[in-house]
Amino acid sequence: MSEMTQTASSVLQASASGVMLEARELVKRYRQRTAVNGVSFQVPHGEIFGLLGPNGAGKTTTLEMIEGIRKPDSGTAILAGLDIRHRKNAVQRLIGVQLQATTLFPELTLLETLTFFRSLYPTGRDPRQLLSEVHLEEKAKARPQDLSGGQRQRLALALALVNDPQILFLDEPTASLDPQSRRMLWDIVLALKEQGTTIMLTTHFMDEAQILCDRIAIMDNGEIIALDTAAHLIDRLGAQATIDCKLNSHTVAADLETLPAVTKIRQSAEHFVIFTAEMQPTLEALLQYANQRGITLTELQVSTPTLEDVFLELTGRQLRPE
Ligand SMILES: Nc1ncnc2c1ncn2[C@@H]1O[C@H](COP(=O)(O)OP(=O)(O)OP(=O)(O)O)[C@@H](O)[C@H]1O
Repeated sequence: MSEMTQTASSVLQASASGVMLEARELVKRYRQRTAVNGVSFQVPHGEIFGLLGPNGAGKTTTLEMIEGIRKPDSGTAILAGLDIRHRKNAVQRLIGVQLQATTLFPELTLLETLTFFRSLYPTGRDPRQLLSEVHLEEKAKARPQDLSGGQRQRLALALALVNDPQILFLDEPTASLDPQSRRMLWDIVLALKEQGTTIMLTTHFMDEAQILCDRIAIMDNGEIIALDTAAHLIDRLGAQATIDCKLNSHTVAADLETLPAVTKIRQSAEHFVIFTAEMQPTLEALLQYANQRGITLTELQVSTPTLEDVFLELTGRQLRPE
């Protein structure tokens, strides 16, 4: 069997078995520091899988070991059934990598740039079609250095797609982008998922992880400390919502504890944070309680827990220090 045929059959088997990517006990040390400490997970075909964690957690190092850019001290990664240690070239034809800072040829237009990178692979996507998918068709004749930050990120994404990859890797895809550019990039990523691409990304934005990822591995100090869907990770907190309120008269925390579905009360002066397993009955009872006693709620804020709360609960620290 030729190498091409072997690779194709391995991809077919991986798709059929459902697992497109597997990290097995990956370890990477830099001098005394263990940057990645025994990371394992599996990503099924067609999933968007996210590594979420603070700066220095080991996300990029993990990603680069899986991509074959960095050699693990121990452990390995299997992509579409191929072990990166033995089949690095075959793996690299199957994957697309969006780099954080892509240095390009300043004299080539966008279309020429994509056409050049496309020519490095035996098969791949049509450069014009790619430009249109990343909403850069009007910039076909522009040069990379004339693009905005968001447009550059989208060009980097198009470049990662030239070889029509089975698995796409995005490292902090929306770092330093404005909200509109971030949303545009999210839509493109979700469209790629619709087309069946398996995607692995790193981020330290919890909203990004929550919106894009089917499952999220939370990383801290080189280890995965939780792995699940965003909804399940949040469910584990046991609280569905918090009601943050300020009351204009003396209220006893013990009274608020008797409201339905309340799990915990935190108090500072006249401010109360009520943790509840079911927001609506608690809120209704709180308003009734205030009404009956002639108490005015001078401030009221209801929020549902986020991945930030999950990280805080797991580590005692904020995901993104203020
Ligand atoms: N080439 C290197 N030499 C020495 N230490 C390194 C090297 N690359 C990364 N590290 C260290 O390994 C740890 C993990 O870094 P890594 O870049 O993987 O984290 P990260 O979660 O991707 O963070 P960020 O969000 O800042 O990119 C950090 O402490 C970092 O300083």
